[in-house]
Amino acid sequence: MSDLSQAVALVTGGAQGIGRTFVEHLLATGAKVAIGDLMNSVGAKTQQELAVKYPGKVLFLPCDVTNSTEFEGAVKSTIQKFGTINLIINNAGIVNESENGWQKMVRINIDGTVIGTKLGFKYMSKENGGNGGTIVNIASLTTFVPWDPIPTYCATKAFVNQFSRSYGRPLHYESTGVKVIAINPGLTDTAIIESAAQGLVKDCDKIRESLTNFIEAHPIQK
Ligand SMILES: NC(=O)C1=CN([C@@H]2O[C@H](COP(=O)(O)OP(=O)(O)OC[C@H]3O[C@@H](n4cnc5c(N)ncnc54)[C@H](O)[C@@H]3O)[C@@H](O)[C@H]2O)C=CC1
Ligand SMILES: CCCCC/C=C\C=C\C(=O)C/C=C\C/C=C\CCCC(=O)O
Repeated sequence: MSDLSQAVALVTGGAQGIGRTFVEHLLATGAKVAIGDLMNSVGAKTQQELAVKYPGKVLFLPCDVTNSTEFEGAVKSTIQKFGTINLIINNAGIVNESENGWQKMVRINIDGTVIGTKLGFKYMSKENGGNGGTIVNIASLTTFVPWDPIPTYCATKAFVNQFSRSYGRPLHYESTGVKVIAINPGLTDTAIIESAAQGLVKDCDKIRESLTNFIEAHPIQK
């Protein structure tokens, strides 16, 4: 989609952090944006704040991306409110390497992205009567750079990257008009960093030192 002012987007995990930044940029170009997020109070507050500047153009839809029914409900509500959908940003993601948290992380980072991508084809593909569109999946620099404190997270992001690149091949685009791309951001100062610190594979000073050194060498993007 080259003219973002015509975009009707659903951004998962858009209540805060990188997702909220996507939402704000899209609104600033004239797009209409739905935010799909499971944090009800943060999502509602974000909608309220953004609606002051962009009345009628931003909608909060409570939704857990690992729940196909809820996620599909959010896509349908986006279409109902704005008339169509032509951009889905699968951004919702967490870091949790703990013994009782890593499977949840795999479900959100991997299943959530697969569900969102398949819904994108279902509702935007020309083969299904749609007008085509774009699916943007948020991976991470850790797709390419192995990082010792969060190995399972790195692998989920490598999945997201390769999954998106494979769906991005001409076979899919030519028949559907739906473009799939991955973005691999570097370390960014959001709530995910603090939340990650609780569930590292090894909670040792060496890892914290490695993070500190890394941040010093690569200034965090705001
Ligand atoms: N912050 C960083 O350094 C980097 C982050 N990323 C990726 O960017 C994406 C956004 O992360 P941040 O903004 O940094 O984190 P964040 O923690 O600030 O935001 C994540 C958002 O996803 C939502 N979310 C989590 N699980 C969900 C679920 N099951 N259903 C719906 N929404 C859910 C959260 O409620 C939150 O609003 C993630 O996929 C993350 O892996 C990628 C590279 C670097
Ligand atoms: C030790 C706590 C880690 C918490 C980090 C939380 C989330 C990070 C998410 C990312 O996607 C990070 C993205 C880029 C970092 C890439 C490489 C780090 C390599 C560090 C090193 O070489 O030591």
